[in-house]
Amino acid sequence: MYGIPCLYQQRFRDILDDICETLLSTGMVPLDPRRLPASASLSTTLPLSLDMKPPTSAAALRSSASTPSLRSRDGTLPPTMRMDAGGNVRVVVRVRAFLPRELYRGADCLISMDPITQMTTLHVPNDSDPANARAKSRKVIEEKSFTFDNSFWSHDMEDRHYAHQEDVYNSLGEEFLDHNFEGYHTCIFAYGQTGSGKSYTMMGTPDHPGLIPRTCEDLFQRIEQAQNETPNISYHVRASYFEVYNEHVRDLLVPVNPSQAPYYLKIRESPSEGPYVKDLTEVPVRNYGEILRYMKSGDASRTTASTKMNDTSSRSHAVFTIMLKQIHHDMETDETTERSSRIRLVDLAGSERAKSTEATGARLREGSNINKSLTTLGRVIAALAGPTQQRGGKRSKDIVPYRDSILTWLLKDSLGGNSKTAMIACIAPSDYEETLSTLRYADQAKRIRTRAVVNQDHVSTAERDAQIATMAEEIRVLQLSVSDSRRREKDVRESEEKLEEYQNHVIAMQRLMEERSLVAEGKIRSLQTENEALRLHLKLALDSLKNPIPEVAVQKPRAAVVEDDGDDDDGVVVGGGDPEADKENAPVDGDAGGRKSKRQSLASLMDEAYYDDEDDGYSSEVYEEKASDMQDYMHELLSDLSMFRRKIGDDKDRFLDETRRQPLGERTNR
Ligand SMILES: Nc1ncnc2c1ncn2[C@@H]1O[C@H](COP(=O)(O)OP(=O)(O)OP(=O)(O)O)[C@@H](O)[C@H]1O
Repeated sequence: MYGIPCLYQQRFRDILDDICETLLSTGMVPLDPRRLPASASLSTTLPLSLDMKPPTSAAALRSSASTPSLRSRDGTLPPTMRMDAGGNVRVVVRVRAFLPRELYRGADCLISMDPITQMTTLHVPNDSDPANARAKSRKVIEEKSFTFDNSFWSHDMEDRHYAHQEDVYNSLGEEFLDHNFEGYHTCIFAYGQTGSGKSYTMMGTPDHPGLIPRTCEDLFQRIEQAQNETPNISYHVRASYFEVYNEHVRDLLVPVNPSQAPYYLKIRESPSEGPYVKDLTEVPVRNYGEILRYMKSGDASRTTASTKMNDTSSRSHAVFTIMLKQIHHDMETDETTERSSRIRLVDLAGSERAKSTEATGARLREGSNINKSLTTLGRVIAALAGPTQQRGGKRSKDIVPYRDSILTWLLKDSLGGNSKTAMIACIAPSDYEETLSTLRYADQAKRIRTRAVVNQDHVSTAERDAQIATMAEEIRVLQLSVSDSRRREKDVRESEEKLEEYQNHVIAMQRLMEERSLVAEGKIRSLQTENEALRLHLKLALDSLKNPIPEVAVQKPRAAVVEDDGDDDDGVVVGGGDPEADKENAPVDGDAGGRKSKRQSLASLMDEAYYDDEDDGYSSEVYEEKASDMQDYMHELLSDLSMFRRKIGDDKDRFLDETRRQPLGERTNR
């Protein structure tokens, strides 16, 4: 189907390019892109300052988008680009070559493409191919034709119209990069059944790089060239790469740690930026080599698995994003123009039938999540492509179910907002059912209109000075808070030292209390012994009072009495007025002194009981009275003793109780 007409079309494009170049170089015609014919190869969103840029590559097919010679070269940013460049989603289709398994089963190619009309036709399969048995069960099975912006014939390499990776880039990628330099957000996503060639188209192989590496290479080539020619524009590029796997977002630029559970990111929505991935890694990149490294490492982290339909099947939707910021400083007016654009390149996971992939377990779950999000994408496309309705005097679309899947929520802006968007529908050559479904999907996407605007900020000298002043103030506040936190850090260190000192002091005190309590325990023990002795003594005394032993008259020779040297051995006299002994028993200070004096009082009471009466007569009243005095006195003594024990016991509890003592010794503030 390719042939002479294609050559005419090419010739027409070349002539048109030449006319445009001539008009521009002479400055004769103020070129309004809206006046150009739709069939022409010029972009409808050409920059208003039309500067030259040499062609970026020797394209086999010339871009059907914008002419390279019309791209910005000296980097002067167009002055009035805040216009709405609303346009339809651009839809292209690409058919791949047979895979070994298809060749093995002797499959027929069911696709044909017309290079003039860009029409893709799906033919009816013949009965012999078992892969199309399901299609045969349909009531109506017929030839279907669809027209797209481009139909890339990548089925037969021998064909002169074979669309190589370079051709796809030149037709689509290059134009979209032009839009990015103009300040538009763009999005290119590849859609299709599993194994239809999406990853090949987007990422490609080392020998045949796809759209993503080619976009990166072209981007840095253009920046390098522009920087050499116009040093008053600075370019800042940042990149991020994430995948949506089983309805979770995973950062592909964060190295995977197999021993840790995967870390998923959350989605937030801001009124100005729309939905975005929170905490996503955005790396600044300075050259092609750097971005290639990030791209490859992210690609290696992607979740892929082998299925019956594809040896390395992507089990996730991967989104590679490049943020381009161009800052132009006009030396004459001292004004700054900032232009930001986002390049979003999406490799969707493939739709799949569980029967064809023969998936089970994890693969089956992945497959159903993939299908679920693609179904939601289909509903979003249907809602966006559907007719607008009149509601409350305002024209509005059906409610678009963006939030029904992570993928559609994240692509909200790209699908129905501020973006120039393209869909690459990838198809296998011999699967009627799946290819028809993809082509219908793509056909519907053609009707979606987006509202792309140039994201440009113009900053006057006064505004910039105000911004600088605000930033200087922010820096001052930050510096203050830094020095404040440093001072607080120092205070914390000092109080930690003090705390440590205090804790050491407490530990020393605790040790002292422990020693004291050991001494107190000893005292308790000796008091208990003394108490027992006194109790015994008292019992004996009371017994002897109640049952007095009749006095036995001891006859002593008088001389002996006179010569008595005061030894107690020969008599039962206790404390018999020995002045030395009395001195020993004299009260001393403190408890010990008190106890000693009480002991003395007890002894003297007992002495009185035994010996008070000089006459030999036995008076029971006196004895009983003295016994009761002694008993009272003993009770008093016992109550003192128990109070003393309680006190000691309390002290012991206080200082030896482990649970109460522990916190003092603990050092938790380190
Ligand atoms: N245009 C092409 N030229 C040569 N080989 C191709 C082309 N397109 C796809 N292939 C080959 O087909 C196979 C499947 O392609 P690819 O992995 O890109 O499919 P996919 O749509 O990304 O699948 P999945 O959705 O399962 O990830 C690969 O071996 C790939 O190299």
